[in-house]
Amino acid sequence: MAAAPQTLYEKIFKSHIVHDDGKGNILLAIDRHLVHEVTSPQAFEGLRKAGRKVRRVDQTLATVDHNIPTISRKTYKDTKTFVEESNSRTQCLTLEDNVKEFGLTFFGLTDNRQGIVHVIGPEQGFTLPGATIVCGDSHTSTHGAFGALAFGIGTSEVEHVLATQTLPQKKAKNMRIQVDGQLGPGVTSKDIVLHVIGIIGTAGGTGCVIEFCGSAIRQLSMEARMSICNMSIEGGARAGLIAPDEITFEYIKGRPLAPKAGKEWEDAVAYWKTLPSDEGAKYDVEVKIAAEDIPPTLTWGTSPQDTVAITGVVPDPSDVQDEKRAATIKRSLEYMGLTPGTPMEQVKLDKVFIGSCTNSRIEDLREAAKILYGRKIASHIYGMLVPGSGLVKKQAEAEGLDKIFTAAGFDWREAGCSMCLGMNPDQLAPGERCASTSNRNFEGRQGAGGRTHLMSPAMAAACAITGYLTDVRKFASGRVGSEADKPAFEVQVTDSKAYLGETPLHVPADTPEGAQTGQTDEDKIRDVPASTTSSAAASGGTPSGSSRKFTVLKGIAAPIDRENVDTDVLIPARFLKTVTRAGLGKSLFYRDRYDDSTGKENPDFVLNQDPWRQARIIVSRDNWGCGSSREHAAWALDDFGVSCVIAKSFADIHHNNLLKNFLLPITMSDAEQLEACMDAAKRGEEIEVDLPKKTVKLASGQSFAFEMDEWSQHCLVNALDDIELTLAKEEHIAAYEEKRRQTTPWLEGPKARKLEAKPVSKMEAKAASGKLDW
Ligand SMILES: CC(C)[C@H](C(=O)O)[C@@H](O)C(=O)O
Ligand code: SF4
Repeated sequence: MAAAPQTLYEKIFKSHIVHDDGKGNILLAIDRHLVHEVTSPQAFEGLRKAGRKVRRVDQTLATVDHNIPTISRKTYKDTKTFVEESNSRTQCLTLEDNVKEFGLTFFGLTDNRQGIVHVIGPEQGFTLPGATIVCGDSHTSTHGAFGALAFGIGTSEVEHVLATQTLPQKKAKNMRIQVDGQLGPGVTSKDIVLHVIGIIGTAGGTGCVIEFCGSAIRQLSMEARMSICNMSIEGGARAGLIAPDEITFEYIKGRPLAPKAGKEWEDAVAYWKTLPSDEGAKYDVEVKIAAEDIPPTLTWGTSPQDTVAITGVVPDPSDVQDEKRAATIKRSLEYMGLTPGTPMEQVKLDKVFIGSCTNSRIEDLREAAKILYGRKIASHIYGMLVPGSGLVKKQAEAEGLDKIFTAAGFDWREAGCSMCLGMNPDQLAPGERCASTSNRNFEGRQGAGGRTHLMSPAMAAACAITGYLTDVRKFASGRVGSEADKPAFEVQVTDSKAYLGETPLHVPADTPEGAQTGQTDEDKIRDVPASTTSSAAASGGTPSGSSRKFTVLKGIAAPIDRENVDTDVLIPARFLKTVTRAGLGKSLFYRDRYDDSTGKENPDFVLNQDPWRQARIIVSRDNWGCGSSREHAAWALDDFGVSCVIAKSFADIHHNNLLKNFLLPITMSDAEQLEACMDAAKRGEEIEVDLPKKTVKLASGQSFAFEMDEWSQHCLVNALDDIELTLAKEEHIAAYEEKRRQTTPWLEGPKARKLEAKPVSKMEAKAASGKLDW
């Protein structure tokens, strides 16, 4: 019998199964792990405490991106003096120490290859089709543009991958979004993805991996495809995927970590060509969109699904039937300082930010440069242009783009996450309004009280010129008002590979013994502790052990009567600058609980009122915990005293993070039951949750059954440490690794493949010679 047709996702998933217990609990092999300073300190600390090593140093790549200032590095001496803010500095220094201790490849601040994790992976050829790629970062979905299964994880999972190079997973559903036809003028891949999220909503992809296909997608460059997959997380999906094709292969060829020219390359391409979904493969959800229907699109509100055509107006909540939705719109408009009915093009801006892992690659910069060429930005606008990596910067400068930006009045910065999230010095002031090429417009995302409109780089450039939200089509032809005679600008396009240096990644000289690749010899395999018993110490700081056993919980439930409570709201980015898990309870719902300028409590917020100050349970609505992968949100709930969240639905990564911390997420999809819980919470009553019986009991005597898979229930009830459980499967992991060495050898890291290492920049040469402190 012929094998059933498979989707691209199914093929990658299946080929990475290390162990399957037959009940849907899969141990999945991870080929690539990207690490950054914010979500890794606690993971390394866990390894250290448990005396564990990084299993596959060669498949791990670290950099600093979120916390670092993007000012000139000309005077950089060391991280200690360069990063002024003390908590950010500690995180950056902690990563520098950790990469040294564990022997990881690291692109630090003196390295041209440093940049946003999701820019540098593809740039180096670290990201490859058919691979599984993870990072403690929700936008890992970006790498799906290569036909890789790439998804964000929390810090506990980062620790798990570092220790085992695997992750326990359940299979996701298949969703297909097909975009056919020709894009109109001024419409880019960013407009496609904003339009898609506007249609499916931020919970539309929950539980799914989205495959983007159709003629409009096939025509896109790799950069454009990355912008789409990047934002699939904003559509709630676990990952986004685009089938690899000639455009993909051409992009990868010759990059430092790409398969070597010759047989390895040919074998890899032959394998990659088997990956696209088979004819007749089944999808659980399908969406079809005509490219012609996509206008230049931007957001008006505080959720990425709040999209509107640039020719549209600010929506009016009174036009909306659904009361809850109307209330959400009203709240967003208040936050955004917008009046219903106002034409979008009449909204005045203060700042323009072009950058972030969505749109900071060379093509994005070229698109912005085409609009900005020979023009000046409005006098009231501050414009910030932040390349995604040192190599993107170098290429942009070689192409003369930096001159166009600075002549127009933009600030040309160094690589980093910058104003995408309020974590480093680049932030909006309260009330400031920004046209931004980033991916999240949550409340306070770019700085407390800041207002964000998401859009494409070309539209952001047009906005900078007029100082208002602006239809890019007015500029796309190079003609606008009295500027009709402006010469059109032709970018002198260069090949990005010319900037990579001739050599592959350097690997640290003194890799700790035994932490390196190729653990084929039996002694090493036996060295790994294979006990299945759980102990708090063994988890190295992961909150496990008998004290965390979750059985019956009775306590006050607090109503958070909103949908889409994102993790930026649960804990703003500035509180993520910590290297421990402790003490985050005071930052939970910070902006709701306190007046940011005075630090005074807001008496109107439910968690500041009695009896809800003592809440042990939270009741909320759809899509709880969407957005960022920050496990800090789970730690903050835990530290505040909340052990259970009852919601209509959960975002995938946060759901996992709750479980890893022995907090119970209860999905209550039945509208009446959820309403009864919400009402009980509003009355300040206690709710009883019985996990072994899987029931929720209200003071009224009503009792509801909830669903939870057996394995998660078992782990919570017994407070199991899953790293230890996985290490017990060492034989399976080793066998998988051996198979991979035979079948897809290009997935081994540079050292294992004996790729030689040389520095690519002067600064790096200095670093390699030991003159810098890393
Ligand atoms: C810091 C990190 C956990 C976070 C994420 O997961 O996305 C960040 O990159 C963000 O964009 O909010
Ligand atoms: S979304 Fe922003 S903060 Fe998160 S990785 Fe991308 S650039 Fe960095």
